[in-house]
Amino acid sequence: MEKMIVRGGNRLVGTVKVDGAKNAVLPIVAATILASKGKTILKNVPVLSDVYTINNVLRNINIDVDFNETERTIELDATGDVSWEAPFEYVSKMRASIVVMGPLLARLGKAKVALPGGCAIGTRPIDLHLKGFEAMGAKIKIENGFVEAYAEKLHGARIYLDFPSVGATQNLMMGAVFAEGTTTLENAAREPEIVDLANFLNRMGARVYGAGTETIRIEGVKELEAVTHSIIPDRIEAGTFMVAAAVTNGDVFIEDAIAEHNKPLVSKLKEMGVIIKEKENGVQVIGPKHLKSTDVKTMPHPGFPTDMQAQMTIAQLVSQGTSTMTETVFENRFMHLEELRRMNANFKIEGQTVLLYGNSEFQGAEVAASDLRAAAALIIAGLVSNGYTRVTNLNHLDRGYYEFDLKLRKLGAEIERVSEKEGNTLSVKELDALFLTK
Ligand SMILES: CC(=O)N[C@H]1[C@@H](OP(=O)(O)OP(=O)(O)OC[C@H]2O[C@@H](n3ccc(=O)[nH]c3=O)[C@H](O)[C@@H]2O)O[C@H](CO)[C@@H](O)[C@@H]1O
Ligand SMILES: C=C(OP(=O)(O)O)C(=O)O
Repeated sequence: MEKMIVRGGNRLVGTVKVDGAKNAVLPIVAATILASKGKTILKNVPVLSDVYTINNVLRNINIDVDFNETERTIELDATGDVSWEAPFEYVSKMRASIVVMGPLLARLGKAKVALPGGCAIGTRPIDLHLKGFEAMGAKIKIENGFVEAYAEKLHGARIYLDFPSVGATQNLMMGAVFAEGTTTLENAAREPEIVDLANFLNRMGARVYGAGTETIRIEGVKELEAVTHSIIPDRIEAGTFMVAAAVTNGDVFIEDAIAEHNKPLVSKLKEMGVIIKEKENGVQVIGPKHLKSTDVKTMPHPGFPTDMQAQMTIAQLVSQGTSTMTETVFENRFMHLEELRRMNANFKIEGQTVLLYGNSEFQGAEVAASDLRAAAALIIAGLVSNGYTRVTNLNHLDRGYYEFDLKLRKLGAEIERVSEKEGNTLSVKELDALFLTK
């Protein structure tokens, strides 16, 4: 089994470059379904397992996809006969596959997509996506684990989202591009990835107005053409390195990080005593000797992102004093904390809120990641632990972080990705020798 083994204690110092945003590239790849003319070229694409998954979803519906990992580009050709079905095999691997529904329905007048189901962080229903399609005139059928949507021609509608769901906003925005008339999405999600998708669609010839605000208006057009587009930097990867620098008393320049996209995190880290300098091409983060405690609540953008919650709890646990973390976006996103108990973390979960008793002195242990941010958080905990921490279930990490170990190692962390056979784990002596030779 592959494990990330971390020997804690080192300060992180140097420069790290963030990749393109996972949560931007996935809906943008799905949006290329809408281009019935020309070849799309996407640049600054991160090399992540989720990107391979969405590429396979598109290949499966007869779109040519050429991912050049060295160049970080994807070339997509959707000019052929696109088919209407996204199978369970892919959707079960990655819930974001549901965003092919809007573009398929818009282009073909029908779509059949496997229902995603829940995952380790929550139940993740898609009722808001479906209610929106219905408001635009689609007939929805749920059968044998699939959702089917039919509409000869979608029409514009005024849609109020009960919650500013990222996926529903993206799906409905794409669904509305060819609709008759104007669609208005109220209480829409405002994440930077929504803006990137809207910019991409507009470059293709769509008329999407107001992305980044809570009201998005989409005027239907007849046709969209393939274009070239560069994906925005990953604010969650950037944020993860910000926390890693903060907890290790580090001094790290995070190249390509956009401070504007990470405002709530930057503000909280400053409150904890971290020095953050916004530069033209990135953000410098200098961690103090001792972090101060702080209270955090996750919210839809521009609130504190749930995708930074797990990492932030590590900073709170090592800070001086008691902090709270309240998770309001997903109902079950504290799984990493139970693993952290094995590393000597001291906390108490009370419903949606966890009390994090600071001054934790983490001890290295073997811990399992339950989702991709939990994986990153456990590795960050390893950076400030005594002894060796082994993090397993790295398939989660690979969904959202490319070469995380190499990037951390370049900053001075002692971290190795190794394959340990069941019942044959490396002894401390063997680990000492392994880390010594690096
Ligand atoms: C690929 C991608 O971009 N993933 C992000 C996206 O996920 P995703 O798009 O799945 O997240 P949503 O914003 O849709 O979900 C937020 C909340 O709304 C609920 N909900 C959502 C849709 C719906 O129809 N009904 C409903 O009740 C969900 O169960 C959840 O509790 O936004 C999340 C919230 O910022 C992030 O954590 C994910 O990293
Ligand atoms: C929850 C996440 O992603 P997804 O919605 O793809 O599961 C995430 O990126 O932290």
